[in-house]
Amino acid sequence: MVDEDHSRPSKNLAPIDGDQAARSSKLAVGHRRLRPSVMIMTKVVLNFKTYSEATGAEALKLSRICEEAKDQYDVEIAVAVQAPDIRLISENVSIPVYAQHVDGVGFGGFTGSITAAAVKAAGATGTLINHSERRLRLAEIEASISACRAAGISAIVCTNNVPTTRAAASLKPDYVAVEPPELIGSGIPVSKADPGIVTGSVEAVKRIEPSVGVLCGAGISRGEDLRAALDLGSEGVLLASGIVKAKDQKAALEDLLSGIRR
Ligand SMILES: O=C(CO)COP(=O)(O)O
Repeated sequence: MVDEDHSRPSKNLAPIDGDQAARSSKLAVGHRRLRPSVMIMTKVVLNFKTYSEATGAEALKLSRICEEAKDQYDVEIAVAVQAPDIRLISENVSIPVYAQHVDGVGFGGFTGSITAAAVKAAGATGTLINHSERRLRLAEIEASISACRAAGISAIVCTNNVPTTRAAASLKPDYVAVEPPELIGSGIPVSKADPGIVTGSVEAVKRIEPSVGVLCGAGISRGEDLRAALDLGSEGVLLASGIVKAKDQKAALEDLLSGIRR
């Protein structure tokens, strides 16, 4: 949860991974981020949470489905998996593997913590931070982002409304992902039920820190939900149950990806 701590992000720590390279090329075209003036590859981040259908061997199976599906579309699909599954998945698929959380601590006496360095060593190229199901205070978010920069992995900071998006953007993560908590797991897509939170977040980020990408999520599952999210100015979506818990995960993913402009 964002509190009133106005901590500043650390400077001079540059993330250097595939995501960052893609983002640099966006910057090279003059910080113009609005579709369709700039071709930005759609980003789909599938959060495996702790669903049984996406844990251990099942997580690998679903990651392989994502890997196969992405080749047919102009899309980057990343999977955000439980920390103990990062190595298994990153060693067996070529798509980006993200952690679901990292703590803003380094090496030392921090028993039970998840460090950016450790998830990177296990093969992760990025992480979610401050998911609604794993909220942090502002100072903790800043520390986590700094740890990601130091380790060279991407940071997607989740937010729950426009003011929180604004606060998160000022910390300059790679992305913010706005997700109204009441729509998470509801099957009611944010892009249709609450379009204002998406456009408001895009506007806020553009004004504060245009280099930060904007994703949205909650209730997204169909191609039309993804298309609506892109039409609202989002660069992609963060989603979970619509794919993870689908009877046929491959068919559900193909339906989702059908929303991408070709
Ligand atoms: O929390 C989410 C992704 O991080 C959204 O979850 P659902 O896609 O299940 O609504």
